[in-house]
Amino acid sequence: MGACGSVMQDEALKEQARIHRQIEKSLEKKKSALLEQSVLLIGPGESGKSTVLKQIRAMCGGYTKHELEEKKLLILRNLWTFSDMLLEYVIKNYLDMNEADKKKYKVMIEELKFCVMSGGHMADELAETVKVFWLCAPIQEAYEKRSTYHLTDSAGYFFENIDRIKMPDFQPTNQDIVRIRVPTTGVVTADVILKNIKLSVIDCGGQRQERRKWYHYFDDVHAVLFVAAISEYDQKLVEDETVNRMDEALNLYHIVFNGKYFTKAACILFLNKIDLFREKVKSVSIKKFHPGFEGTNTAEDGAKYFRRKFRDGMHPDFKKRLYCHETCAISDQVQIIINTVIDTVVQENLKDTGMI
Ligand SMILES: Nc1nc2c(ncn2[C@@H]2O[C@H](COP(=O)(O)OP(=O)(O)OP(=O)(O)O)[C@@H](O)[C@H]2O)c(=O)[nH]1
Ligand SMILES: [Mg+2]
Repeated sequence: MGACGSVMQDEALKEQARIHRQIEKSLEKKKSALLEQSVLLIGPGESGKSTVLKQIRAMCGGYTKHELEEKKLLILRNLWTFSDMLLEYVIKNYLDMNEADKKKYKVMIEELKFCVMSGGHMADELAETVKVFWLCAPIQEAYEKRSTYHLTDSAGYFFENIDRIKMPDFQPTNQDIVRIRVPTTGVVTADVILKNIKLSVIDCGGQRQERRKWYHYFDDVHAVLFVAAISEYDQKLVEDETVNRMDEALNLYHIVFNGKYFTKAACILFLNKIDLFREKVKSVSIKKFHPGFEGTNTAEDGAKYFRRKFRDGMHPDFKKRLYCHETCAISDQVQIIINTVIDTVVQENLKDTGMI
């Protein structure tokens, strides 16, 4: 081959290398674009959506000092509102509490409110009164009945941790934070980096009046995580005392997933509060609230039944695409499941783009 031929070959090789570099570059670009993933959290009120988001935050390094101060105040606020609800139940239902105690505890509730309003901490004396209040028989009886007036299950946790919470240098742990109950109004978006992925988590309020806002996010999310509380099979909705919470979760789920939405997004179902479910089946009949249930009243049979209820009537293609997990969102163990879910979401979306 002459000099001219070899120059041409050099040129061709250079051109080939240039094209290769360009392809590599565009693939890199595509990959990094794919690593931006959005996850929509939906489901009925109080099912545990914000708790899942808190666990994702914990996996990404936790909270700033300022945020921790806010959490401290929310814990005090929870103690104030839970005390108020408990005492109100005692009074309304004529449980056995003498007038002097009622008066004393009303003052205690005012003092808790003042603590919240002034951003302060609980004095020792106040903390002692709260402890006595919590342990007295009528309050314990009211706590037993908590699901009838929508007192959250986490209430007991904060009363039991008063000695720690009252300390001036109290720093909320992740376990404290996941127990806080604040109903979400509107939509809260958190942008985090997890497993090298830019994750945008969209946490929606779950009560009926909040759901109108969900639809704005239906078109362009990579994944949708539906959270249903499996333990609430015997409870009524806060917003409609005639509707069973599990029936509401099932209806909502079928409406959301059997329609025209989420044809491409990864779909995940969390049957959450499995810890409370395991406890509840020991004393509360599933059949009484869900007459179609024919198994034995165990967590195993119950979970199998509700899993099937979520799948029944769904399109076969959807059933194949659905990932279902039984979860306890207040346990750090759920972080392992969240990791798996994120891997699934990324894989599903890479599949869709033909990259794997
Ligand atoms: N025991 C137990 N409690 C849980 C679990 N998941 C959430 N909780 C508690 O349930 C309460 C409600 O949880 P949230 O995460 O606020 O519920 P949500 O779905 O965001 O509710 P909305 O914002 O009203 O739609 C909180 O007090 C949590 O601590 C769980 O798996 N087990
Ligand atoms: Mg919420």
